[in-house]
Amino acid sequence: MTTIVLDIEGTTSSTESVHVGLYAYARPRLGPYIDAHRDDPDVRAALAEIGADATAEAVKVLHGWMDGDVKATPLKTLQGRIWAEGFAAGELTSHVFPDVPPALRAWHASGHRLAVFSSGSVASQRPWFANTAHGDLSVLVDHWFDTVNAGPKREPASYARIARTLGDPAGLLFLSDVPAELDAAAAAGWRTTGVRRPGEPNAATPFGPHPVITTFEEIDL
Ligand SMILES: CSCCC(=O)C(=O)COP(=O)(O)O
Ligand SMILES: [Mg+2]
Repeated sequence: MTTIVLDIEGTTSSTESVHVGLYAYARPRLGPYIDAHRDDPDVRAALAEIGADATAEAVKVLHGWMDGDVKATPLKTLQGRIWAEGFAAGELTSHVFPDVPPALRAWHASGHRLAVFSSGSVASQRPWFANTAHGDLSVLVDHWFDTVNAGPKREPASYARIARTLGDPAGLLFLSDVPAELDAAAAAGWRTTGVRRPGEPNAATPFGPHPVITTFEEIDL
C-alpha cells in the first residue's frame, strides 16, 4: 500500500483555475470578509501575522502577495474561508485535469491511500475536491494537510510531521509541480515524482533527481 500525497496547483489542477478562478473571487472579498469577522481568532491572528490592523492596509499586503503568488499562510487562511463560502453558495467550481479522477478512483479501489498537501488551506481543499465536474473526489481522500497543520512546503520538517500521521516515509509518494517541495519531501525520506503538465508555468523547470510525469496515467505504484 502506498499513500499518495497530492499537491493541487500545477499537479491535480491547472494554475489558471486557481489564479483566474479562485484568486479573482477572493480579491474583492478580502476587505469585506476582514471587516465582518474581526472578532474571529483566526482572522485576528492573520492580521497580526500580516502586521496590519487597518483593513485597507491589510488588503494592500494581501493583494501584493496575490500578485506575486506568495503563498503566505495568513493569505491562505483568509482566501480559504472566502472560497469555502463561495463553494457553499454554489458560486465556485473546481478544476482537475481529466486524468486525475480515474487515477484517484483506481488507486483508492486498489487499496492505496490518498492525502493532500497544498498551500491552499484545508478549508478550501475539501470543497475543491468535492465540487469537480467529475463528481465528489473528496470522499477518496483520507488526510488533508496545509501550511497550518503541517508547515511550509519547502521544509523537510513539514514532511516529517506529516509522516508522523501517515506512517513510514518510504511508503509515502509526494506528487508536486515544484522541485523545491520534492527536495524537501525526499530529504524526509519520501518517494517523489515531479508533475510537468503541458502549458503550466514549470514547462522548463529542471526536476533534478526526481522522476517526472505529465499525466497520472504514467504513475506505476
Ligand atoms: C483550493 S486549494 C487552493 C489553491 C491554492 O491557493 C494554492 O496556493 C495551491 O498551491 P499548491 O501548494 O497546491 O501548489
Ligand atoms: Mg503546486
